[in-house]
Amino acid sequence: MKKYPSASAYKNSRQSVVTIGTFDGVHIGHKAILKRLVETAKKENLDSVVLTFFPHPRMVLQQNVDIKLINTIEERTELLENTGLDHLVIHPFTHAFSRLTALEYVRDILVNSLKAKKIIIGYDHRFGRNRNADIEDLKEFGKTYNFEVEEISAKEIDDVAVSSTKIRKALNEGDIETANSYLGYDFMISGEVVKGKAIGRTINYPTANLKLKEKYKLVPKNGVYIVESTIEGEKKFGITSIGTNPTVGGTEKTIETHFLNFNKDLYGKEITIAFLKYIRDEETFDSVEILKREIEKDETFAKQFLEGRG
Ligand SMILES: Cc1cc2nc3c(=O)[nH]c(=O)nc-3n(C[C@H](O)[C@H](O)[C@H](O)COP(=O)(O)O)c2cc1C
Ligand SMILES: Nc1ncnc2c1ncn2[C@@H]1O[C@H](COP(=O)(O)OP(=O)(O)O)[C@@H](O)[C@H]1O
Repeated sequence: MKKYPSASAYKNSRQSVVTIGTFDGVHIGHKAILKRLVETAKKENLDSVVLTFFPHPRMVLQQNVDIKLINTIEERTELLENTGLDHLVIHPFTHAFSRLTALEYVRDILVNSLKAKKIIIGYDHRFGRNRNADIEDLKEFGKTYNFEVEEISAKEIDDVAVSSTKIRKALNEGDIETANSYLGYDFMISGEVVKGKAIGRTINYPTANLKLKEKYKLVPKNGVYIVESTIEGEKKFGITSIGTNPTVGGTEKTIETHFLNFNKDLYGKEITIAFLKYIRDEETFDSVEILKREIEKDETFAKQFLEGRG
């Protein structure tokens, strides 16, 4: 897959089949469309192109709303690459871009830059300044500019019944199982292991504290989770606490993981944790002793869950 930082950076003499979207999560619904894109390209001897945008339109147009995304742009790129497409165009979504008229967008971006011969798009897709053009307008433009529009019907979309919004909601409620079933993979978070207050080791539960690279990355609801990670090539399981650690008088939100059957220094390492299951809410315990006993219970619960999974 080739990657381009804007539509104007795309250089290719071959004609293409294009699909357009923000694709946050690259969930099972997105994957069905991307599969169709890749298959159509093969069948019709075209190059497959995904046009996606970054930052997310809502990060630019509604700056007062603190939108969180399921994937960082790095994760989105990797997930899209795994679908086997030929070209990924990550176009900067700016105010100027949002002001392009439907005609300018279709002519300059889709036709002249991306050489679209075919566009595969959802029935409810809207585009151009104030999103005032729809799929019927796109079909009309197709007559002028000689491209075909393949519509993904409401039924096809409803049958999958998945959306990035539903996944964000599930994660905000700690409903990992629902989120993962919609995503088709385990929701994950990556970051560097940084120093905390060094209290963990004093209760025999050292925790690797993750520092997120991107502040727009969605973090699931505060609470305790079972996670999986790969550390130095080895699969490890852990129990992760997300929250402010009120029991030890914390105020800052942290994401910390105690890995089971593990005892090595992780400071400065980049790790990824994939969420498997929610255990419980974060609580304020009366003492660190009680907290320790509760973490022991979390550990027992996690081990039983993982054994049950085989
Ligand atoms: C599995 C697990 C569950 C936890 N649950 C809670 C909790 O319910 N309430 C709380 O205040 N802290 C909780 N903690 C966080 C501890 O307070 C924290 O790990 C400890 O303060 C160590 O912090 P440090 O990494 O800065 O040394 C939990 C930690 C783990 C590993
Ligand atoms: N089983 C383990 N799980 C997580 N971290 C571990 C484990 N064993 C050792 N460590 C190391 O201990 C560090 C955490 O110790 P901790 O006392 O909680 O200090 P801190 O407050 O700096 O996180 C981790 O960053 C890692 O380097």
